[in-house]
Amino acid sequence: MHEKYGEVVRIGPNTVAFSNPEAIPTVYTARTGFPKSAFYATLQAYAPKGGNLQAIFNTQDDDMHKRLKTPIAPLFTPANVPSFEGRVDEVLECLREKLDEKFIENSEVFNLGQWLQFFAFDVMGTLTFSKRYGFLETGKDVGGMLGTIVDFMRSSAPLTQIPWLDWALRKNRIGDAFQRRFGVQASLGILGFVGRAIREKQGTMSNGENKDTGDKYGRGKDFLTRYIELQQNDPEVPPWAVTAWTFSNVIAGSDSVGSLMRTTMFNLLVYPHTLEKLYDELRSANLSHPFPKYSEVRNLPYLDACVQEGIRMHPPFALPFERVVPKGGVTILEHYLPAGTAVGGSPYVVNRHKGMFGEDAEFWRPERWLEKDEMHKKKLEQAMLTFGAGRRICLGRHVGILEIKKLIPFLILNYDIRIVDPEKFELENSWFFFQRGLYARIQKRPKAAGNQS
Ligand code: HEM
Repeated sequence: MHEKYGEVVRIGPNTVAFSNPEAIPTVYTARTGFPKSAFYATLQAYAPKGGNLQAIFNTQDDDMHKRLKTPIAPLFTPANVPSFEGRVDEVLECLREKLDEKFIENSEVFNLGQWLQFFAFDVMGTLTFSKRYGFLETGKDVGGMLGTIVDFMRSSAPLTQIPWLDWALRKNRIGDAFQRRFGVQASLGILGFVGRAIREKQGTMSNGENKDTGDKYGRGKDFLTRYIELQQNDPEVPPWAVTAWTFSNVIAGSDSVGSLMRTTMFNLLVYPHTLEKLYDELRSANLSHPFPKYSEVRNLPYLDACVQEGIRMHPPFALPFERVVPKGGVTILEHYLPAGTAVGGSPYVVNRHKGMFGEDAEFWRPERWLEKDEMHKKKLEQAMLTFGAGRRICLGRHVGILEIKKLIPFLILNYDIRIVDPEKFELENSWFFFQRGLYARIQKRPKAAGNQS
């Protein structure tokens, strides 16, 4: 639509999308006053007693956002994120065991994409609850949780465009009773899971059995322990905040990370010269074996370029991130929009803006991140919308990047991976940008030289 009608396109009765990253600072401001639209209310879970469950990600209310975000923001800073590294290693160990056990000997073709998703979910389970969900152990969607999240996103996607219909169907007692009766409200399954995990943890914490002191294994405390402690130590924080925070981890922080891992692996595999270049960089960096440390890989230039390019190419959330134009209206890209208009950019579109990213913006080319100076790289980073922008930018992005920068070097250094049929890789954008069918074969590489950890 943007190719046909220009950089600002009216895509609904009251909704406008933009394609040029120049509009980002105007729409996604650092201050309050440009709130999220009703799009986000459709992503809130509903309970007949409490009404809509506001989470940091989907609340439209600036004050509520501040109340929810301020207490936990320090957990997500770049300085604090490495405290979660030990837990990621724990899950990498499990992935290694399963890959070696199942797929090496007979060169079996397997769904690497699905295993990356299992990995991302088991990492978030471990970071949040100190427990893997068991996806890697079983090689299956245990308890149907992955399917439930897919259903949640897929059923929400059309409703994000018609918020009143969401209200009529799901956000009232009658609609809710119907959904419960027929088991079609996917968010309930996730809420149920989160509720059980919280009760379990509160139980072990109150009778002194919670072993998650965070130091015995050299690992930081899990998120849930930290959330409960924060809530207990601050009377201003409502008790339901723990559920809201935990729900955000599960919904916002698992599939999204898995999706970026898949994008990066897929493109490395279909552009083998970039894979070779990355392999060379990793080999000459003398990394710890078998799990490189975050401090060793965090600033490797080509790895970083590949991760940024993955973030650019396939944003896991891919509809315009809608905001409501405040009183007085606003002008973006020379178009005046009156107050009350919903306006947003889709990261898929904005991240491919040729003026910003180059004529070959449709293609995978990590080199674009390295060809000019640091300032230019920063400018490109700020021109992407994958994590959103401004005051509502993704809180967990440093956690996600840590996971990705741990996983990719581990896979590439330890395995020779071949994609089987790139044509089988399929995409479906239902608000969440799903991928299916990354089939591969792997072999173990001869043991890489490096530091044994
Ligand atoms: C690495 C992959 C990830 C991607 C691509 C991603 C993407 C996003 C996007 C697009 C937004 C909101 C933008 C908007 O609506 O304007 C967001 C917000 C958020 N994300 Fe992430 N996310 C990722 C990982 C995570 C992780 C690992 C966590 C938690 C552990 C997390 C927690 C959150 C939270 C709490 C918010 C709400 C922030 C706010 O409104 O202030 N995300 N994320």
